[in-house]
Amino acid sequence: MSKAVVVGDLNVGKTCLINRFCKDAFDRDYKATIGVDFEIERFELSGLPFSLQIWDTAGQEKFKCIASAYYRGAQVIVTVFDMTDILTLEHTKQWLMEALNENEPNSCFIFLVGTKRDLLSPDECQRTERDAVKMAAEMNAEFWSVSSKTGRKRAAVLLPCGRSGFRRLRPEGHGARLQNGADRRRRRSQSG
Ligand SMILES: Nc1nc2c(ncn2[C@@H]2O[C@H](COP(=O)(O)OP(=O)(O)OP(=O)(O)O)[C@@H](O)[C@H]2O)c(=O)[nH]1
Repeated sequence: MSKAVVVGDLNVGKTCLINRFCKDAFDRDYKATIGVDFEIERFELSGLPFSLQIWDTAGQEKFKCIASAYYRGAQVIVTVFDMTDILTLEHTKQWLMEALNENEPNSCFIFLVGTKRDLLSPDECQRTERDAVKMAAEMNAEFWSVSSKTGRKRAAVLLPCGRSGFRRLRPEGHGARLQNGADRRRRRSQSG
């Protein structure tokens, strides 16, 4: 079983992202995550069963010390920002640093995910993606822009947890590992 932790400011759409991926569902109403929550998603990689434990952490400052206790042992760190709020992009570096502090150097595959793409005009989307690509380069992360509202489970939204990222995790044995090394990161955006 591999572990992914999803971090980022409050209200950026972490829970919705996970729900789209795991349940193919979207909830318009905001319910703050209290501390942490997790889902287990099972799928096949190269014909072999694969399980991913996805930890949804609270963005609220007051829950930070609870949530950060769950960062350890992550193979994947998903840093999330809201594409309609550029400040949340700036904060992703801090979130990443805190998650990396709890893990071995170079042991994690990193994603930067911009959510709420559906709320932006094409021009705004392009501008935000440009900023995000720069940030992803600094973070050594793979970038995706998505909408949990309009995106579809496998086709659009999921993204890190779906194709390119977790294909690099080996389904074999106990505890999958990064297959291609954490240095081969690509930056992408995907319409969702
Ligand atoms: N239009 C649109 N709204 C979204 C999208 N993703 C999330 N939202 C909305 O944004 C709000 C916050 O979403 P959550 O997923 O609960 O945010 P969170 O990051 O888990 O928040 P915390 O638990 O406080 O850390 C909710 O009202 C969602 O419906 C999206 O892709 N598009």
